[in-house]
Amino acid sequence: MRYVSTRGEAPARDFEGVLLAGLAEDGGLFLPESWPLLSAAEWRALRGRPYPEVAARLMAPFAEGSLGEETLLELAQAAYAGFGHAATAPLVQVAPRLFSLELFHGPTLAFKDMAMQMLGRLFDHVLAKRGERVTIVGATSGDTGSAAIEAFRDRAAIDVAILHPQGRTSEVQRRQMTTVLAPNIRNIAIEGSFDDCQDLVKAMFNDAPFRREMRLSAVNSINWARIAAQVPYYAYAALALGAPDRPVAVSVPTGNFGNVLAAWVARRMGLPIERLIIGANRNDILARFLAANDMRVQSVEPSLSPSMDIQVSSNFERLLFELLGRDPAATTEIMRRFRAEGHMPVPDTAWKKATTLFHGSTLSDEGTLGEIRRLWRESAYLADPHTAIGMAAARGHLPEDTGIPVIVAATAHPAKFPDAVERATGFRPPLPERLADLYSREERYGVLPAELGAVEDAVRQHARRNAA
Ligand SMILES: Cc1ncc(COP(=O)(O)O)c(C=O)c1O
Ligand SMILES: N[C@@H](CCOP(=O)(O)O)C(=O)O
Repeated sequence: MRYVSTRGEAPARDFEGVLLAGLAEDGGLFLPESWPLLSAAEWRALRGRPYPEVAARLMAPFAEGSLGEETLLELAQAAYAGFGHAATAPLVQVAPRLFSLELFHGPTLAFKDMAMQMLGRLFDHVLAKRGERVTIVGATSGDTGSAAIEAFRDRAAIDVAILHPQGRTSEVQRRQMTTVLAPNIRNIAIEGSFDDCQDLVKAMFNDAPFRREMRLSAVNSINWARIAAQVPYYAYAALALGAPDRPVAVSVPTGNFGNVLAAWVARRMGLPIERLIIGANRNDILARFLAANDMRVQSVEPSLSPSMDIQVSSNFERLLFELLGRDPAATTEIMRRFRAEGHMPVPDTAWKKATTLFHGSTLSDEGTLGEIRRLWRESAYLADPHTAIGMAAARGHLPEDTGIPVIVAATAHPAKFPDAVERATGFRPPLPERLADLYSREERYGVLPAELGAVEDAVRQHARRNAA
């Protein structure tokens, strides 16, 4: 399988190359040259199989030419062995036709572990084979960072620098990152928003000499391997509900657009997902786009669902490229104008195409607390604020009279956001035993302004100290 950039100016690469490169050299995002398609019989054969098998089977076409299905299976078995649930990603019914796909049973209690545990193994495998070392730079609104730190801590050939927006994550999220004192991990709190952190990461990649010097790699969802490792759980859930012989809908609380894009990819591979529902908090650029083709960036506002406090959703560029019929010149021009003018001029034909499949809605903080309360009272289901937004969006867009079930991506454990959950239910969810002393562990992180030079210096220092 070869990969092309959405901007059309970077050399095509194989899976291994895409894994290590992260962002394409022309600033675009990698996508497979063509979409693999599974027949109904091939989907049925996966029904009831253990999660690692489903993961290996569905990632294999994307890794073709780099890694075989057997190797992927070994890596997946190791990646998911430590999850806290025998089903890896269990499906729980919360109401008629409404199902919670619990993606938070990994080590850091958020859906990021589903892909990141796999990525850790993929990087180890590929770097050992090549005898290379890399520096991973990542931006986080709270969950990607902790998942990456957990997956890559204490690796000899990998340095990790994670940027988070100072004071804008939950305390549990921050402590999960900053209490890991492994020598290869560096946490940097940026005086700014998640969008500033993500801009800095992209700017480091676009600084070609720095990128070469540091051998930069990415673990945000700009890295195609992240998306590829998020596709299998949608299939796993849909198959459990009767796919490919019964269509399903999917509802995803959305920020950087990676998770819902993975569901879209599963659909491109032949899984009958009839509708893709996007839930947003007050940072609702994607919901505004779907409602009125209004893709105007506003300032990032803090909310009770901090992981979704994002305005510039990286992965939208991948969908845009597809909506434009894979036209790299048109994609580049629209992205250039988006950056320059803060408004994405999506042609009406492309917008209409998007609205035939995607549906979006926005939920306020009050609405989020109300949804957590309602799930708790009516279904005895404890949801975190992000999951609650996905649940409310699903209720708002439940396909009528068709019997189609909706799978809601439950993206975080409620104990990651105890303050919001307590406000809604009067009940403070405890952290699992292994994290019980999180509040008394030593924290270590630096604080920097959102300035490229300062951040590059800190990353360089960190990498040099470890290489020495
Ligand atoms: C708990 C949680 N829910 C939802 C999201 C949004 O997911 P995505 O950025 O893939 O749209 C995130 C962050 O990515 C998250 O951490
Ligand atoms: N919500 C994310 C933001 C980064 O998203 P990613 O999927 O691109 O890594 C977070 O928790 O950090």
